[in-house]
Amino acid sequence: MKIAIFGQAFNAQTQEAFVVIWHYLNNKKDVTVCIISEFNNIIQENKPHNFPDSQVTNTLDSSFNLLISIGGDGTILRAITYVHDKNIPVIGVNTGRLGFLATIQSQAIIPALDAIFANSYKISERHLLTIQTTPQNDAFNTLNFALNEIAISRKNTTSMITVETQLNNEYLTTYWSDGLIISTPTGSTGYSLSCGGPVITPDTNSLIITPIAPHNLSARPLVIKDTTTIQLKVDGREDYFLVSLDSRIATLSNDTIITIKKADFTIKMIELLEESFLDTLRKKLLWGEDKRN
Ligand SMILES: NC(=O)c1ccc[n+]([C@@H]2O[C@H](COP(=O)([O-])OP(=O)(O)OC[C@H]3O[C@@H](n4cnc5c(N)ncnc54)[C@H](O)[C@@H]3O)[C@@H](O)[C@H]2O)c1
Ligand SMILES: Nc1ncnc2c1ncn2[C@@H]1O[C@H](COP(=O)(O)OP(=O)(O)OP(=O)(O)O)[C@@H](O)[C@H]1O
Repeated sequence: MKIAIFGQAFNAQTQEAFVVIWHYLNNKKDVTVCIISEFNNIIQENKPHNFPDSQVTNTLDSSFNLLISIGGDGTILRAITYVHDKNIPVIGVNTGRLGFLATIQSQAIIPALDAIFANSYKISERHLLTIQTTPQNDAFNTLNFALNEIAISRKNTTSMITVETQLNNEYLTTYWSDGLIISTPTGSTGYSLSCGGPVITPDTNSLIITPIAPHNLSARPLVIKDTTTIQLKVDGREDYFLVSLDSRIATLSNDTIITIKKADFTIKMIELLEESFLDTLRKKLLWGEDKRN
């Protein structure tokens, strides 16, 4: 079994989690552990003396059986840029704040690894979005996918932008707002939620179009089929606007036509048998919490 480990920091919690994982995996027979070099560089800068050196890799290929992300949700979003379309199952150990996607708590690492080695887990398949622009933009040559959302937002101005929106070549509306979020089911509990979007379960074949602070009482989040092709054209006082794919941003000019579609690959998130999305909703977002319950 070949396992990759990724992280973005080597603070006390991450180090503690890393050491537990490292010892566990190194005591297993027939397990090769590789640290993604971006993480290894951070470890090397911060590691205490006598810390073992490890096998390092720049990229992942489909020979890997598992990627362990140590951090929070931001770290998972970065970790999946290494996985791309290679179908490597991903699990997140939460040493960050919320950990909605990174569901394994530090104190539960060993039982979680025991469950994985006993093949006692489910795979939650997550759909992603991809973007195309006319004219083409180099920013999207690589890493052209988002697990949470693709968001359009104003840049260098307090002035609103307009986002003309077509669904499968049919005009929907022109939003007057700070921007527009196209969210996957996974992203429905992220930025879209903060802008009034609904939560949808990860196995739903839908996307959500959520305006960011629309200056209009009739602009509401819209749930559409995930096979829809979405076309956007931005206008505003500035000549440029921002587009984000999860945590990555690029600047585009107003003459750009944006096409957003479901990507043709998925990310496989490992879910332990005693976990579920609904459970995470209650635990992490305090779903429906009411003193009377
Ligand atoms: N106002 C907002 O709510 C807002 C604004 C910008 C970005 N975001 C989210 O942050 C993500 C980027 O993460 P980051 O760590 O680089 O930024 P960050 O450090 O600002 O963290 C954003 C927060 O969103 C949470 N989050 C991320 N994805 C989530 C998901 N699928 N479900 C539930 N919570 C989730 C994270 O746990 C974190 O607490 C974006 O994809 C977007 O969804 C949210
Ligand atoms: N580039 C970075 N440099 C230094 N520390 C970082 C960097 N990115 C993340 N971290 C730290 O790593 C930890 C995990 O970060 P991450 O963004 O994954 O999660 P988070 O935002 O803390 O939690 P969550 O996203 O679950 O709310 C945090 O302690 C964060 O401060």
